[in-house]
Amino acid sequence: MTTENPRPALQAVALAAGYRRRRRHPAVTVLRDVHLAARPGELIALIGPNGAGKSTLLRTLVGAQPPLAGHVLLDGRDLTTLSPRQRARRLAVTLTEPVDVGQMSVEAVVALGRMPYRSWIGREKDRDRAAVDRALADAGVADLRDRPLTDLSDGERQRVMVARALAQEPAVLVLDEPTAFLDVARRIEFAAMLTRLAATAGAAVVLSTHDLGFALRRADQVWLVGGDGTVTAGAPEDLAYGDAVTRTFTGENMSFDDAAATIVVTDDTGPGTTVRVVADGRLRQWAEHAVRRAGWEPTADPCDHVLSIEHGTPCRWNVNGAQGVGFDALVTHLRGRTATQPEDARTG
Ligand SMILES: Nc1ncnc2c1ncn2[C@@H]1O[C@H](COP(=O)(O)OP(=O)(O)OP(=O)(O)O)[C@@H](O)[C@H]1O
Repeated sequence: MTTENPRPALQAVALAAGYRRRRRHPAVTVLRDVHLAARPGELIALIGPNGAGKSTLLRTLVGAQPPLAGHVLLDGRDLTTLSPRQRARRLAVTLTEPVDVGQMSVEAVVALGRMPYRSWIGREKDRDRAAVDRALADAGVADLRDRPLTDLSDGERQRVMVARALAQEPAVLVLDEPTAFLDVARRIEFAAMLTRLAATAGAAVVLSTHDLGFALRRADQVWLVGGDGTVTAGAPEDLAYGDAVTRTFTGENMSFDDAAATIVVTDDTGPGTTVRVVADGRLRQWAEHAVRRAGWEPTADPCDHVLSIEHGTPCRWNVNGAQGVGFDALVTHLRGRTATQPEDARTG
């Protein structure tokens, strides 16, 4: 993120977003009085529960649907006053709607991103070719360049659509759930690529995601759509440390785990039995995971129940004298024990 406070590349001013109905039916307002600013170099994650209005907001910010009230400003100019070509030179978008490109190759689809820069005869220049090559490489789809888009997996197609947006070399890049179909490794690569893009090209990148951990760890700003028509903007730490994230995402049997920066399911049977876990490093971490899954509470302090566990695949464990092999057996064993019967556990 840039240290000075440059003019926002994209801005929402007193924006209301929603859907106009036919005559005599009132409009459906999904979001109201929204004030947001995306500055050059910022990576912004838009998060919120299903149906809260993330797509509605993104569609309104990119001009795919008109605001019900207020304004969207691109480089300080009202979006509605810009021609499609002017917009496309500054703003690139991938929405979730499928794009029908027939049998076009990946390279040809990505090259569509250069259209806003082409002359009326549409001749490709060296700069266009270089931008397409860079976009293919950055989105990790260079090896797919000759394949027809229709033959690709969902995750591959998603990356190609991102490559098309990158080829536009936009000042503002807006992506609706760009990681929805990506596996873990691709998500990490993708996050690194977007961070690089924001930092080196100075683009403002706005993306919606259901990956709370990604949003809180990677974004410079989080825009939190609350499900009550509001959007709260702030640093990830402000929203997580305050109660905004907890209020929006947690409910019965769910809580926000500060250390893991994610929502966790909590046991609804009350505080579990405590067991002292004797193990090191990763083994300890996964032993604690199994203990929690069984509805118990791991501790490092002395207590009635002691789980000692030895390295190995599968691992060997001992709970108060009861022995077994593997985490599956451990969880089954712990689920059959109770806090009030340590003797019983000993004979287990
Ligand atoms: N074309 C439409 N006409 C009327 N209401 C709509 C329309 N499209 C969406 N909505 C409503 O607007 C609200 C917000 O939907 P939106 O798709 O923006 O949510 P979202 O946060 O993107 O959800 P998800 O996480 O499930 O993708 C929902 O109540 C939805 O039913």
